Amino acid sequence: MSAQAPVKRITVPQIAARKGDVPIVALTAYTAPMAALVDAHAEVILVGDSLGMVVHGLTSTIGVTLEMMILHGQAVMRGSRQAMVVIDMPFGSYEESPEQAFRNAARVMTETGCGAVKLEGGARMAETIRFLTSRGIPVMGHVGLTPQATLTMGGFKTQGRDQDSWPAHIEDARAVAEAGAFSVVVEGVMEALADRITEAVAVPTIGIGASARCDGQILVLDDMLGLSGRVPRFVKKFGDLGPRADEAIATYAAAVRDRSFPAADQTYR
Ligand SMILES: Nc1nc(=O)c2c([nH]1)NC[C@@H]1CN(c3ccc(C(=O)N[C@@H](CCC(=O)O)C(=O)O)cc3)CN21
Ligand SMILES: CC(C)C(=O)C(=O)O
Ligand SMILES: [Mg+2]
Repeated sequence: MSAQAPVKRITVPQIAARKGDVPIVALTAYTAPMAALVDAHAEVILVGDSLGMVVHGLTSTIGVTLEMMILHGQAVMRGSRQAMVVIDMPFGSYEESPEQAFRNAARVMTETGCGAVKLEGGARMAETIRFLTSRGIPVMGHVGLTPQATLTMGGFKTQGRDQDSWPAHIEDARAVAEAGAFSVVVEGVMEALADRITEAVAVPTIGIGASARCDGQILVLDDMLGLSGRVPRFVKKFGDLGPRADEAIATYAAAVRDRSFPAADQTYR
């Protein structure tokens, strides 16, 4: 026996079984220390391709590479021990064919040891999701506002404002679930559409800008901590770390300039 008993991570069937149950708590993390903070409270940690915007300063998620996702995925795996780690497939790494998706998703799985991958798209991605899940790669779906389609959509636009679009959105979620996804992120949709989607699919829905009646919720960690600049309306700032960090950095700068830092405690004598 090891001194510390190994903690088993939350499994795909455990998440899938949470339909209509206690809501699934999910957050993003991109680094080991942030993953450790989230791991204490969440069932799912998503290494989102939002890291391109949040960490790397891109204006969309289009420029994110597989190498970036793997590097951050490895860090998040090292920093966590009980949560399921899900890694976003970046733009261009899975849309071409089921074979391309499998090859790249297998790299993500083998090089990080994560629990699942997530990819954007509804009915058009169903064949690929079936190809992956039937070959041992757990897939989380992502419908509604799909940020990798920002250029074709003309920006980050809330979906389902027009009720005529609802059947297509509901069909997208249903197709993803029926293709074998163990859960599906529902992003940036009208609340009533999110409720219809949650009722229509047999797997848990994880909402972001969706509805409190989804089977779980996710936010970008930096956003809810108050570390991001402008945030979408669906973000609630549960913390206000940005101003506190600014204050700490300003205090450090002043202490350097007036030579009060380093003091006796921080010098070797
Ligand atoms: N920091 C961060 N947080 C996120 O939630 C996030 C990212 N980055 N990057 C990837 C995508 C992009 N996302 C976004 C970005 C902007 C809006 C936004 O500005 N939405 C408008 C909606 C306008 C409308 O109603 O059509 C808003 O005002 O909230 C939404 C989602 C969500 N994801
Ligand atoms: C916002 C979540 C769902 C995401 O896909 C990301 O962080 O990239
Ligand atoms: Mg994403």
